[in-house]
Amino acid sequence: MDLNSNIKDILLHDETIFQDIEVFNADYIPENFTLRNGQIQEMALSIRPVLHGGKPINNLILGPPATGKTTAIKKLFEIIEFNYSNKIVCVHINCQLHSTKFDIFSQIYKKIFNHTPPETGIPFARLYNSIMSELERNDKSLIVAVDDINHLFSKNVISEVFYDILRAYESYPTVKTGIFAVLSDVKFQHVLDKNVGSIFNANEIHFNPYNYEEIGQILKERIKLGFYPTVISDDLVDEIVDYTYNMGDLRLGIDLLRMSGNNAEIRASRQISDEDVKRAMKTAENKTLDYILQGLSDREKHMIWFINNLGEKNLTSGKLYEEYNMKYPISYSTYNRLINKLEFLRLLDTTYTGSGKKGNSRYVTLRFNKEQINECIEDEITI
Ligand SMILES: Nc1ncnc2c1ncn2[C@@H]1O[C@H](COP(=O)(O)OP(=O)(O)OP(=O)(O)O)[C@@H](O)[C@H]1O
Repeated sequence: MDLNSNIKDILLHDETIFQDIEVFNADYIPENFTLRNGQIQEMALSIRPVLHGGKPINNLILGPPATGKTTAIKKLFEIIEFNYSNKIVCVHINCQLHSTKFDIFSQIYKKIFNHTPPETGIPFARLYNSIMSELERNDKSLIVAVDDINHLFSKNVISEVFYDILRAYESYPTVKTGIFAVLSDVKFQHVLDKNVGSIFNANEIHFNPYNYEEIGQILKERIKLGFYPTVISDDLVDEIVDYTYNMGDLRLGIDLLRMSGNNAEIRASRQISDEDVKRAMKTAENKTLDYILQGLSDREKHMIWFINNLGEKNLTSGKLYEEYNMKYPISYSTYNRLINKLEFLRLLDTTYTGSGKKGNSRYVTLRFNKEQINECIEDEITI
């Protein structure tokens, strides 16, 4: 077959194993979200006072990545906007995308006026006044979900943003405002307290990690909606559920399903094979590793690089410290914090050896293999 007809064949091929490929997209909002009904109800309770002339209660929403925090907020906001758009304006801000004060208030402006503010020259005070005066004129309250607030910690953007939202009533007495702050890394909670302290009195809502059964339930629901029946065997589903649970990341499991399906389609097969899943896992692992490494400091990356190149079996934490400290001096407490963080990020595991002082000696093992790490950290990092 010549290339021309081969390409036409590929483009026109309409056989697919996906019944609805969109259910595997990052922005898909699942219909069935009962596992988080409790948290959604708790959030709704904090908005209730607004409907009775009171002030909303602020929330601090805590939970590891991919535990449904963003989806829960979007679902609640959808319901509120459908029923009470004459009383409440809800805005969801993704701080990874919008991390300056002007940008965040531009998003609020856009939600209220249905268009972005003029890009150039408009001073912040004017933008702010337009927003608050409009809310005042229409007797509406404002709820802002500030998602992934850790992106606002540098340069202390967060305290200015929180202050401007929560103290609006000082200049616009009838305007009631509330914040839902979302944080996926609890160890940053003290940074939040330090920066916004007394301005932000919040009720905490926790999104605990899903257990094995819950991960299975969610992934099976996606499979039912996303693939045609019999596309994937029960054994492979179990394998994906195990993997997702062990990696502790539901988003990864959903990605795996989509990538395995794509791999099967590339082979023009109507069924996903073991090999399709294995390949998807390898791609996903590299993507995950790359993503986690990008967020690390040079010292943290350096430690991963060092352990990888040490290549020692049965490496104990004490021996690692000795070797590292000899070449790159570091205090023991800094070293310990470093190892704990890398373990928290699931880059390495530590297991007790049963020996050492008080039986506290630990083995340190990387969770990714040597080649994967070498692919992501090609050169030695200078610290
Ligand atoms: N209970 C659930 N039922 C169905 N799908 C879920 C559930 N919880 C999470 N998901 C899915 O997992 C993915 C991640 O969810 P979401 O973005 O809401 O998590 P998050 O806690 O906000 O994550 P992050 O902290 O990384 O921003 C989405 O695809 C979402 O549809």
